[in-house]
Amino acid sequence: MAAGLSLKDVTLQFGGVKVLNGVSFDVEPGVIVGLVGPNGAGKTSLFNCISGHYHPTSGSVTIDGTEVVGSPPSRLARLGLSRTFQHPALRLEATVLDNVMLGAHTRLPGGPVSWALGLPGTARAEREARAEALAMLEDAGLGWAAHVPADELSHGLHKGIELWRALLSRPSLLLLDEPAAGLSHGEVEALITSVRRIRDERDTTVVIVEHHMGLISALTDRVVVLDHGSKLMEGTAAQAQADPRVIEAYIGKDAADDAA
Ligand SMILES: Nc1ncnc2c1ncn2[C@@H]1O[C@H](COP(=O)(O)OP(=O)(O)OP(=O)(O)O)[C@@H](O)[C@H]1O
Repeated sequence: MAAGLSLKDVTLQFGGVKVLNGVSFDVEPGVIVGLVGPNGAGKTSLFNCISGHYHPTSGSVTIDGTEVVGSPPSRLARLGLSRTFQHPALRLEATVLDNVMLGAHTRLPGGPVSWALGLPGTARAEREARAEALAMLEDAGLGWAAHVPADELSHGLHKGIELWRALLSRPSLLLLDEPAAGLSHGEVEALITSVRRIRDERDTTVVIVEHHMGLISALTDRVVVLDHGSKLMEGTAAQAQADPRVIEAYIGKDAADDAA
């Protein structure tokens, strides 16, 4: 079931530098929310605070009402959170299928070593997860790539592997960090279709960090705009694109005044 996410006054400081400054917003179950803002605004840092990779200096992050600040990523995975990274972290020498299978370890008994050894209690679960991963690849028209080493495939497929891997953990809350970066126009269109299906057919809440405004406009119910670590505004993608504060954050005050 799709999960709800709530952030209250999330602040993150490294030494004397405030990277996030009292960020609050809610994401209702089953919606797609975009997290946008200029380079260095704090989007990935905020994702890291939600996914347990960073520990906020203060503030609260709850998933379905459970406080998760201070929880390691492994506990968050068990609560239904899954994420992708800006730069796909793949085992390039391993096959596409084996890379996708790494997403199963949070929900299966054992892990890659016990699966490989066929230890009791793990072999059947591993076989079922492998069949599910293969079905996902076939559904995407990529059954042919399942047994190909990842390093023989394109950047677009590497981004796809990350997404399927995240899905194999059957998340109720999915964080996507710049999933469209470096994709062709056709690949972005396919990604938009995939994310809609993830929300609708897998009952998953989705939060997306993305600079590709076409994708953000096509996919999101709402966007949250960050600038210099603070929330600038929240609204639809169209409202954000028309908001003078957002235009100024992206192109600078002088240029915004000239454009007005
Ligand atoms: N571990 C860290 N130590 C120190 N500073 C950090 C750390 N992580 C992030 N920052 C700083 O936090 C600020 C926000 O970075 P972040 O990557 O979150 O921005 P972003 O909005 O995701 O940017 P982009 O769109 O370019 O990916 C930057 O100034 C960055 O240098």
